[in-house]
Formats: sequence, C-alpha cells, structure tokens
Amino acid sequence: MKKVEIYILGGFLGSGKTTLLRNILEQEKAAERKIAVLLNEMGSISIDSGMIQDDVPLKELFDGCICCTIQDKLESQLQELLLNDLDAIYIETTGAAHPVEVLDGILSPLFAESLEYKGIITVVDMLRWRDRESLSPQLKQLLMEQIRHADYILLNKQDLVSEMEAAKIAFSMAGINPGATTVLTSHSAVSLADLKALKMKKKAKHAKTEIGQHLNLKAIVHHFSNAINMEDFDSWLKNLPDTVYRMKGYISFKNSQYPYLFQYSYGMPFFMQESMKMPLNLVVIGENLEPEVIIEQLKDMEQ
Ligand SMILES: Nc1nc2c(ncn2[C@@H]2O[C@H](COP(=O)(O)OP(=O)(O)OP(=O)(O)O)[C@@H](O)[C@H]2O)c(=O)[nH]1
Repeated sequence: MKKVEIYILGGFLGSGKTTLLRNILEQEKAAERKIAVLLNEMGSISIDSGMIQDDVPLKELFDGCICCTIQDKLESQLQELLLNDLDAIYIETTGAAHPVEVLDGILSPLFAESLEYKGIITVVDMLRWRDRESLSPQLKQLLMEQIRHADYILLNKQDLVSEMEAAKIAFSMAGINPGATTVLTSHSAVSLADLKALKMKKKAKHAKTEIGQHLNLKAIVHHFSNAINMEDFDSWLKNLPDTVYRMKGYISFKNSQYPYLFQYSYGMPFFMQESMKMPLNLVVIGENLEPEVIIEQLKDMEQ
C-alpha cells in the first residue's frame, strides 16, 4: 500500500508557518500531488483556512493545541483525511505546540501502515530569537524545544536582520541542534525538493514535558459589529502590552468599502485590503492578558 507522507510544521507564533504552508501548497499543486492540510489554531475561529484552496482537503482542530487537549480528535481527523487518495499531509501546529507531543499522535500504531512520517519543520523568527530574553522563561523554553526537535529549521525573516546577525543565529542553531538542516529564508521560501529529502531522525525517547499546559498563553476572540476609526486602532496598537505576541483578523475601517486583513507579529502590524466582505473577527494571542479589558477597549472603538 502506498504510504502518505506526513510533515509537521512548527514554530513560534507569527514566525511564518502559514506563509510556508502557502508556498508548499503552490509547489505541490504544480507537481500535481494530492495534499491535505490539518490546521490547529488557538482561538475558536479560523483566519488562516480561507487561504487554503477549495480542492485541498482541510481539517481544523480548534480550541487547544493538538498536543494537550485533542489528541483523540487528531487521530479521527487523520483517519478521515486518509479516506482521500493522498500523497502528503501537512499539519500546521499552533505556535504554542510542543512538536514532540504532536509527533506522538502521528506515530500511533493506528497509522503505522498508512503514514510515512517525514519530519518536523520548525520556522524560527530571527528577530524573535535575537530578542528572546524578553520572553517569559516558559516561552523561551518552548522556543528552544521547537528548535531542538526539528529535522529542518527555517531561519526566517532574513530581510529583517543583518547578514552578520543571521550568520550568528545560524551558528547558534548548529550548537542547539547539530542534526538538523538549517536554511536562511525570507517569507519562508524553501524548495519542496529539499523538504522531501528529509530523513526522519531517530528520536530519543523523551519525557513528556507538557509545556503547553503551563504556558499562560491566551487567545481572545472579538467580533466587531461596526467599522472603527483607523487612528483609534493605531493608538490602541501603540499602547498594547508587549505580551501580545500575535494578532490576526479582519477589520473594517470607517470610509473604506471592504475590510482589511490585519496581521500583527512581534510589534509589527501589517494591513492588506480585501476585495470582498469578510467576517470581522480578530484573534489576539498573548501571555497574561486580561480578556475583559481588551474586549472592552475594542468595543469602545466601535462607538
Ligand atoms: N518581513 C517579513 N515578514 C514575514 C516573513 N515571513 C512571514 N512574515 C509575516 O509575518 C506575519 C506572520 O506570518 P505567518 O505565516 O502568518 O505566521 P504563523 O507562524 O503562521 O503565525 P501563527 O499562525 O499565528 O502562529 C505575516 O504578516 C507575514 O506576512 C519574512 O520573512 N519577512
């Protein structure tokens, strides 16, 4: 029986996993391979799934990460995906996932005959890595674990650091995980041929760390009922605590016909105008956040 290749895409919040997935899907399509995607997002609303083309089978796991809360669901979703005649499955894990625990789910005896596990691909945001001292000890450890268990490391956002910094970071990766292939990328641009050449590393037996459960990461979801003022939103962004790591969503601004896709990662906002109506949901992810306060502030802007 033909085995279906399976890849795990990991990496910190906002590092470039979705960008990587989009690149891969384009290349897979050009190669005429049949692909399925399993998305696992924090927060109960999907922002990323809109970018997956309709002909790609897609399963989504919400509320919690694969590693801690929904292991059984992962198995049943994989089983369903395997009913399609597939060449490969890509799992995009939440930025808060511990990769080895995701791996445990896939390596279940249930799938021994049907899946060929290819490896963990970790995307590292080089800015985030450079400034990791500002993270809480738990998040710093998670970042480290994501790197340590990777088979393939993308040192991403090369455009945002100097050559010297990039070289230094690449050097430190070799110290942390000498067995992994490391590449420098901008916008997670890698060639599929490279990824397919991945050979599974022999995984050392690991003690279950259950890091995900101890992180105080929260995902807050807000639905806007009205358009808001761009200036108000801008000043809200400027006053956000630096424990807000990631935001994604659609925002409608006064005087513009269609909403904007809003992305925020590590203090950097990014807006792109859409050409149609979108559900006005915003997901805010961070540590030690007070959901009531944030929702109240967002609601105030809608007055
Ligand atoms: N400047 C720059 N921006 C990048 C690069 N790669 C990704 N981005 C941007 O960083 C933001 C986050 O990228 P995503 O691909 O959505 O990150 P992610 O890891 O999927 O994020 P989560 O799903 O929230 O964990 C987006 O605004 C991207 O356009 C890069 O190499 N350089």
